[in-house]
Amino acid sequence: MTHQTATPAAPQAPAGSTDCPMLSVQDLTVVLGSGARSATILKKVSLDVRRGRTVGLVGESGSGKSTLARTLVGALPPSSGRIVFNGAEVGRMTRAHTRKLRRQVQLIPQDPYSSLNPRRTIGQALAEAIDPLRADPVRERFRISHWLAKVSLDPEAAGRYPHEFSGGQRQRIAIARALAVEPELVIADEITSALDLTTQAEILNLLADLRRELGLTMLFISHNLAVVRHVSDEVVVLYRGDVVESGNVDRVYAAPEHPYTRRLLDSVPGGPGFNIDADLEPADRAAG
Ligand SMILES: Nc1ncnc2c1ncn2[C@@H]1O[C@H](COP(=O)(O)OP(=O)(O)OP(=O)(O)O)[C@@H](O)[C@H]1O
Repeated sequence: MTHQTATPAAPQAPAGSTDCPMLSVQDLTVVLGSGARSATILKKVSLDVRRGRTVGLVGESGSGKSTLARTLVGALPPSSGRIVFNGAEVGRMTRAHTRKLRRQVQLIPQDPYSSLNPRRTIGQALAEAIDPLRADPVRERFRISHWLAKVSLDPEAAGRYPHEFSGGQRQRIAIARALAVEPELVIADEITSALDLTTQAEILNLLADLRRELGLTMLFISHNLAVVRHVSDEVVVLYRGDVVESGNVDRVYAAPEHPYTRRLLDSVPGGPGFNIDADLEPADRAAG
């Protein structure tokens, strides 16, 4: 008797999704400043982020990474081009749709300290992320504990204030706060660049675990190609506002096509072969 081998069913696409990317940036140009002092910061930038994937955006300081992040969350207006989220063009949505979008796309900033209100407890910050109207930490205590546990923080952290935490812990709180909104897309902007190497590796490993566990869709921004490689499926290389190379992260890392990408690789601390996780000494890890 022959047995038919069962083929695992393909994961169901969420309602409303098609093969189109969750985020599609098309020929996006951003000009900042006015008159003689205006400058074109992004020049016809195009990139796609598909559901469940992480795209790393890499480029040196001043290449326009934060400008792109700020434009994507609606903090800066595009000068031309389109930003399409789940098939709908940002800027052409109804007010209600735009409000919904503000929650669907969450930005984790480089410096969580500046974005956490020093007079609010972590529990209050998370309660506000979960339900901005009520912002009630008592009502939301189970969900607050849940998200703190997801980033390996004790539930009692909810009653404490931002200044009571280290830089790495604050970054964990910022990640928990972004995830507590249950966004569709997370934009992480240089979230490890202010941290020491050991703490960087811890945060990157945490993000890699959360990506797997929650199936996150993410735009991960960094000037460091080794860091980008650790958490990304694809990479987009930005040079002075231009996309000069993009593709599978391992391909770009192993065989960069553009001289600028090669230069970025050469500037990776520890050299082009450096792997932030594997190359950390066990003693360094224990120190964290
Ligand atoms: N409001 C503004 N008006 C004019 N130019 C600006 C403005 N904001 C940023 N810029 C310029 O835009 C360029 C890109 O800045 P952006 O912060 O996006 O780069 P970045 O790649 O994120 O670098 P970094 O990591 O240092 O922040 C820089 O040359 C910056 O001076």
